Amino acid sequence: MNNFLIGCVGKPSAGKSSFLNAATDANAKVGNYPFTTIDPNNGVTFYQSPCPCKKYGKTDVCAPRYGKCVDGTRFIPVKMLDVAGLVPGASEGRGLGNKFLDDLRTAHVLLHIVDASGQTNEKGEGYDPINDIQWLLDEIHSWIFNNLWKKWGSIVRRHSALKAAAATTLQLQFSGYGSNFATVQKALDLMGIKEPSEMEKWDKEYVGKVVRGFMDVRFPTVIVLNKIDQPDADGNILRICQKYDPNQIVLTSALAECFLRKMNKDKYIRYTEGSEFFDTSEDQTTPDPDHPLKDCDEKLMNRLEKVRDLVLFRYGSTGIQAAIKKAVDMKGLVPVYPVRNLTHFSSDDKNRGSFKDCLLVSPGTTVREFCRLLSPELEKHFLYAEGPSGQRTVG
Ligand SMILES: Nc1nc2c(ncn2[C@@H]2O[C@H](COP(=O)(O)OP(=O)(O)OP(=O)(O)O)[C@@H](O)[C@H]2O)c(=O)[nH]1
Repeated sequence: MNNFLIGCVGKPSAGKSSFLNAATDANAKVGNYPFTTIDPNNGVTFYQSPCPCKKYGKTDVCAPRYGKCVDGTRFIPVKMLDVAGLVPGASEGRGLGNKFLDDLRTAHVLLHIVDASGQTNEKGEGYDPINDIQWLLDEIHSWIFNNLWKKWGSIVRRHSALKAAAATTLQLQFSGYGSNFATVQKALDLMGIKEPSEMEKWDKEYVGKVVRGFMDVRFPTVIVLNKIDQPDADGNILRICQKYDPNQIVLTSALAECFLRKMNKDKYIRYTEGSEFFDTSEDQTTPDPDHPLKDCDEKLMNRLEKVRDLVLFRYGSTGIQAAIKKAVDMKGLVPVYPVRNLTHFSSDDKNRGSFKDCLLVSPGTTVREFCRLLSPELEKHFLYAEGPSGQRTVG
């Protein structure tokens, strides 16, 4: 799923720009991505997954064409979109209204950045962040529902005349939101709506519920509770976790991640994105010749200690990588590594480097479909695929 896109939304000042800075690798080499075009409001982030090079003893010769492999952890490039303009009334065209909604429909999964500290709202006052989550849902719901309800009479007349299935009728209406027939069918199945659906009898409230069911499937959302380093965040996090599914929630400090990345780049620390630890020159028993560290002065050391105590020690990481991981996992995408042979695990005929390519694919993709994705020619030659626990599938 090379066009997989994570959309990042959030109220002004929630920390969306900081999150995007923390998640996207502005320093990566140009051309280090499989994507031909990157729009100005797109960035590239990396989904971390265990690389098979470790299992097959090929860590030394692992040579990703895109992204990187660090000690057997693969960093797989994924596109991220800044969905700007979330303000109250976006669904009625306020703020960047239409632009916001247009961008939204291209995303496959959303990261909703919430200021968990509740420090400031758009008027610069403290506020309760628990309301933000419902508010985003309401904005998206109003947009879809209002468009649907104003045409409901004619939609139902046509539906009855054609004796169509509910999924067919609704897909015609929902295709503009980037959905396909399978998405609509899945939403109806989850709601227990069977054929004949008796759409003629659906009232306004029920149509609203169907829209909500559709949203759950079409716009899976990770709730990113940001600013966890702030003392006011704790109580809000607890209440939000009690109200919403904790599996949907990730705790982050975008500021801490930006800081650690900068310190790593400036060679004051050794830090790998997503890690629970970093090393200063004092922590290193044997200096790393590839990443020689400068000494930190007292002020810098204090700032680093604060991040260690308030974020890494308490929460296990800054949470940025965990948020990306949850977004990819929510869609059930699986990394697949195509190779030409099982001795070198290379993907060119000269056996240069192992595990060069990696693609994230949708669940249910067959071996044959995957080969077709790579090249129509390959479809004739493939032998089998091996799953994460070693099970083999003959295509
Ligand atoms: N303490 C703390 N502050 C943060 C964090 N993330 C962002 N901030 C601060 O929150 C403020 C707003 O952050 P931005 O990243 O500009 O927020 P935004 O959502 O992009 O805001 P707009 O540009 O107005 O849309 C800035 O002062 C950031 O430094 C965090 O994790 N912890």
